[in-house]
Amino acid sequence: MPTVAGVDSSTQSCKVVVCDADTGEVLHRGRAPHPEGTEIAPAAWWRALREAGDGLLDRVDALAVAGQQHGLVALDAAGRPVRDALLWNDTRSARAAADLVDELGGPQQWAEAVGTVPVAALTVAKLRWLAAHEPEHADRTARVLLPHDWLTWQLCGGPGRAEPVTDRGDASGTGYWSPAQGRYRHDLLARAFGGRAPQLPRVLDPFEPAGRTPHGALVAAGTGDNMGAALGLGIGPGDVVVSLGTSGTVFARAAHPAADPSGAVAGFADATGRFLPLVCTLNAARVLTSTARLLDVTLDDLDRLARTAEPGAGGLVLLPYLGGERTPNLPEAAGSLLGLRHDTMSPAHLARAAVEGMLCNVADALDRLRAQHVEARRVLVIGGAARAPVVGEIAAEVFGVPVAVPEPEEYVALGAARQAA
Ligand SMILES: Nc1ncnc2c1ncn2[C@@H]1O[C@H](COP(=O)(O)OP(=O)(O)O)[C@@H](O)[C@H]1O
Ligand SMILES: O=C(CO)[C@@H](O)[C@H](O)COP(=O)(O)O
Repeated sequence: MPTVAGVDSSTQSCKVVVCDADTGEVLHRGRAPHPEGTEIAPAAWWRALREAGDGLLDRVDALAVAGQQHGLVALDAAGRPVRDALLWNDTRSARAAADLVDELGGPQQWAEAVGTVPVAALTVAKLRWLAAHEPEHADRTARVLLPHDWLTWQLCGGPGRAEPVTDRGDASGTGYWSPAQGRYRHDLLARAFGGRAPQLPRVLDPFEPAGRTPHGALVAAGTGDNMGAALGLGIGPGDVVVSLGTSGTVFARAAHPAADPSGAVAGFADATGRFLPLVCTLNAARVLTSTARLLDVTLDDLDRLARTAEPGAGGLVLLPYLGGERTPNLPEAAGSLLGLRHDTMSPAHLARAAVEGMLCNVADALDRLRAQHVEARRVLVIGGAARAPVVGEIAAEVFGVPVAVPEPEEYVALGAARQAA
């Protein structure tokens, strides 16, 4: 029986599924945590991948990695990280992003050039930050990869054994690869990085393999985690996905590249040769975990509490910008709790306000996607926070379109496994 593995190396953890390649049946699931924080040594992702793989990755016939998007993995000439990777949710590059937008003549220019207006999350902004704040690290940077590119390279044997590659889905989140033209914009990279010209991974065609592991397993191109989820769910026209992990993302499949000068919609490519317009917020599942921590309850208790308060939480509103925010672009923002009264100052009202706040933020993102002519006939809610039943219930109230919560599953990892198959 041929077997394939799919890896989701996302912000908080690494998840692995091993499947029967013919039937899709899941034969093994593994998970290992990533360290906390917004800068991480890439070696920690590798350790988590091996742990989650539980020795099985050497025995499958093929595998692929879908990873958190945008993270900057800057490598020296020998292929070693010059510093810890800066993750998508690290907002120190906010000023750098704003400067890049101004320097090119405004958001419209970026939307036309690469489909996405830089914000702190984008790799191009992180490169600018590195050049400005750690020039010695920038000078040593000979190669730039994304998290999934780096893991794919390690699987193929790493420096000296394999050529680093990426795919169009993840490349489209860098800010220096154009989904519309299917090519790198080396000029934008050099502009951001003080004239430096690090090597970039070759962008594979959809379904073009990256190489083989030292054990002989075929390694597929892999992709970004949101592109992986789209593959895993097998979405079609009219489907919009809301993924509630560390990020809250709202995306759909599209035949044409998006170019939103408002900056809300990122005009990404997908892993199949099409496109994946996407809106990303910085505050999703962790709004619930932080609220549960404040209330000193479990996530199951939080779910129960939220159900006992009335819709609207009696006027209690949690504006959930707990990690700053990406959409709207308010990297320095903090959260606010509004509308406290004697009767709403209760654990149940706060629990409900947290779920509603998280979902209303995502509902705004859905509106931004629709404003770019994306049709939403139904919304599929996935990701860690979708495991809370109350989330699906309230989502149906706030999104204003039919909502489906698919069976809780690691759809990103399944998408990677499907690509490998
Ligand atoms: N039953 C649940 N209710 C609410 N949140 C949950 C539940 N189960 C998991 N989560 C949260 O989901 C998050 C992990 O989701 P995941 O999609 O794996 O995130 P990421 O892709 O960013 O690593 C964690 O913050 C976790 O606490
Ligand atoms: O930055 C983005 C999308 O543009 C995020 O969606 C990351 O790709 C991380 O995803 P999660 O780990 O939160 O699922």
